[in-house]
Amino acid sequence: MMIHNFPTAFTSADEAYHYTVSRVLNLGQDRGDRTGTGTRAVFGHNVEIDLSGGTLPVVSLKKTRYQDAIAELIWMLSGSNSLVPLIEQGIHIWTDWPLKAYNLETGENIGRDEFEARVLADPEFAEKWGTIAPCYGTEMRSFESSGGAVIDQFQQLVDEIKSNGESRRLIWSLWRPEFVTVKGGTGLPPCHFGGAVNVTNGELSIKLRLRSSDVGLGWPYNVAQYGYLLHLLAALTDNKPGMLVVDIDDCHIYQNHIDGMTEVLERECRTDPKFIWKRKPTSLDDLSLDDFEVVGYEPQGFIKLPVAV
Ligand SMILES: Nc1nc(=O)c2c([nH]1)NC[C@@H]1CN(c3ccc(C(=O)N[C@@H](CCC(=O)O)C(=O)O)cc3)CN21
Ligand SMILES: O=c1ccn([C@H]2C[C@H](O)[C@@H](COP(=O)(O)O)O2)c(=O)[nH]1
Repeated sequence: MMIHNFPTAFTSADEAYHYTVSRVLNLGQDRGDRTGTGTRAVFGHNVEIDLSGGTLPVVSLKKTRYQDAIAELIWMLSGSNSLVPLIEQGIHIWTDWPLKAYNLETGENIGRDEFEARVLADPEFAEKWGTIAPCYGTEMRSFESSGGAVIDQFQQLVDEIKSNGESRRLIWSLWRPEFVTVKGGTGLPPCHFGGAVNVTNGELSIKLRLRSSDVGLGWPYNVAQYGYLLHLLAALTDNKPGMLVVDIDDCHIYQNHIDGMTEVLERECRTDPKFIWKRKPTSLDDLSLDDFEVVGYEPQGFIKLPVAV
């Protein structure tokens, strides 16, 4: 694969992240947002990261728990919307939104630990409150179409890549027009809401669409997990990894992340670690963190950032 000389094509997640942070800090405009925190944002931001050398795009400029990010995507790809499998793995990144909805609707004011304990202890409680439905899981694996048919869009995507690799219709989409006004249980419609796959000369590339990207927290997770998806789709369809293209609408740094992001810019860009299958998955229903190794990740210091809920 030739790296064409566009300024937005990079060989590592760090270079793409450095460019993104620097562009938003320097060119962004300050504006308000749903959470009341305030952001500095650009509208329309693109990066391409080359994974053809067998790398996983993990930001080292701030230590990133890429295992959690990939576990989160595997959870979504399993078709689940339930917090239970995440909490059981010690991953707490989704709890705040169902908790907020619970406290708002019931008038209670319980904390995260108590909420998670109840979700784990009581299946009925978990089904009613411990869910991020209708987002991600069901839409990926059992999307109810307007005619009532239920479509497993990721299986369909894999089948279509195998049988019709030159297609220009290799699209997945989690978005529904009603999300503009009806926001579902957690009030958060999907941020990574779709994308496209392209296979050219045996190299598989993905273009990921993000309607909204929290550069401090969400961006490194989204890039690492869709880097994994690229390796996964390539493995399932007998192709080689190509480019991860990330196409963002509102790309923002929360005002209370600006110091942390300024520190990121002072650090050095490193090469991405290698992604190595220990056991190639044979189906979407057979995914695990134990299937692969990530070799050569050398993170720089962890930067603690508050999450805007
Ligand atoms: N404001 C906001 N930013 C997001 O990135 C985000 C949301 N909301 N809502 C839904 C999901 C949840 N995601 C999240 C939420 C929290 C972290 C986070 O706090 N990450 C810490 C580590 C926290 C931990 O390990 O428990 C980090 O420093 O990366 C990351 C992604 C991504 N999404
Ligand atoms: O995968 C994700 C999920 C969420 N985010 C961020 C982007 C925004 O900062 C918030 C969502 O708020 P909206 O008002 O719904 O845009 O979460 C992310 O970066 N990646």
